Amino acid sequence: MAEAHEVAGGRVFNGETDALIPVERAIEIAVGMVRPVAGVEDVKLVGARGRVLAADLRAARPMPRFDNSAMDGFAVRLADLDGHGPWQLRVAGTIAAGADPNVQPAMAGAAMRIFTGASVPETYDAVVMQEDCEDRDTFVIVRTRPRRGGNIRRAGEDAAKGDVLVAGGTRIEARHVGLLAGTGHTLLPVRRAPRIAVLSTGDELLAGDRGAAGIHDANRPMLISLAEGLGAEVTDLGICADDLDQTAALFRRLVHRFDMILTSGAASVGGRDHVRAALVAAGGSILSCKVAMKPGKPVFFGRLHETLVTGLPGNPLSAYVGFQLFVARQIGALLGVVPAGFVKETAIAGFDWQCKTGRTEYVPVRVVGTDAAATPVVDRLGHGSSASLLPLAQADGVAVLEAKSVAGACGAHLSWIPFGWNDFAWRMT
Ligand SMILES: Nc1nc2c(c(=O)[nH]1)N[C@H]1C(S)=C(S)[C@@H](COP(=O)(O)OP(=O)(O)OC[C@H]3O[C@@H](n4cnc5c(N)ncnc54)[C@H](O)[C@@H]3O)O[C@H]1N2
Ligand code: MOO
Repeated sequence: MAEAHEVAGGRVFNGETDALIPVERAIEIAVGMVRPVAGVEDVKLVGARGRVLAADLRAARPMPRFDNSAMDGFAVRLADLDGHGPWQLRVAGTIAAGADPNVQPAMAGAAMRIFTGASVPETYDAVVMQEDCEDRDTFVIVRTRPRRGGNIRRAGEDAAKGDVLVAGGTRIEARHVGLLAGTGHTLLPVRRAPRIAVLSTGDELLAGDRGAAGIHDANRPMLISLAEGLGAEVTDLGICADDLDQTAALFRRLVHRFDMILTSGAASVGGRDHVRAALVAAGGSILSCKVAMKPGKPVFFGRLHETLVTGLPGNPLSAYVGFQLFVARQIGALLGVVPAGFVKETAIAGFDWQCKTGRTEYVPVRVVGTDAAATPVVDRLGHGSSASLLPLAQADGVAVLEAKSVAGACGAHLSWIPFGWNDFAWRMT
């Protein structure tokens, strides 16, 4: 039932190891466990943002459909522009956007007033933008000879009929919605949303703000928000007491119901940290635990039959970082999207640091200025506690202090992951 994997060194029991494994290796393990969800469903285009396309979507027609004008101006025939200009041409009529491309006249010696997007009859060779003409109402003076095809958007120049417009596996964004709406798609085949259950553990959370030692549950709403932001269908499992039997019984009830169970808390070594033992007691297994990172060291990756079980540490900053590094990728892999890595950028440290721990450190930072080359200068926030989300909430991003870097001084270059307009998933390539 339990599965082991090849981690060098460390005590291996029931598939677990006491060795700290590097972040990159932990990502490989976490993502390597995932089988993409099989189901496909059709969803309306409006509302499809965030879903992952299950098949290539192709152009049903050439794009654009017909030759059309890129400018407001006059459609002309080069044969009418002999010798040296300027040329005076009669204006025979107007072609507006929406006019039937098949019935537009072409008259020798005459131009047509034309508007942007209107079809260009094939006997016209170019459109001259109106700023380059003198518009005299019934006739027009064209000052310079246009090149053949000038200001004409040709049928099929963007895509031929049958070309792939958006490839299967693409996460749909507003820009895809616009393209697909403009090409007549109304329903999209998308992968079924992964079903993810989110559970908090801890007697102190059950107490809420009642009693002197109770605390509010910060992780569950945060993890639900993160998972929903990545397109998961989330079930809120509430809070489980720090009790091995109760936790194991809960796991047994969850068998075969979800693609992933995401827990936070009770992942470490304390006398009440029962989640791993409860998972094994319920028939699950642990593939890996303990990653060389700070915060987030006690994160574990397991399975309950076909369901992934990822256990994040209870400290809220640890849970957040663990989600971004591992769970976001696992959800991506459930959806058939495997990101290669985070887009790290370079910043100048506004602080000294030491990495004595041998762990890669993730530090909330704020931009405090830029250097002469416009590289951001970042300062660390907070005092290094993984129990507080306040620095993260006030941060512009997270600095990554590599385990091997040992120490760094104010003014040194470092890597950081800037937040975008939301932090649902750190930008990944
Ligand atoms: N002797 C050791 N102690 C600890 C170690 C260790 O290696 N040896 N690791 C430390 C690290 S690192 C972390 S991270 C924490 C992780 O502990 P657990 O995952 O077992 O989490 P808990 O003990 O249940 O809780 C830790 C902390 O977080 C608070 N918490 C838990 N859940 C929530 C929640 N949903 N919302 C808000 N706050 C939560 C909890 O009250 C504790 O304060 O272990 C260290 N200890
Ligand atoms: O590694 Mo723990 O996640 O620092 O607090």
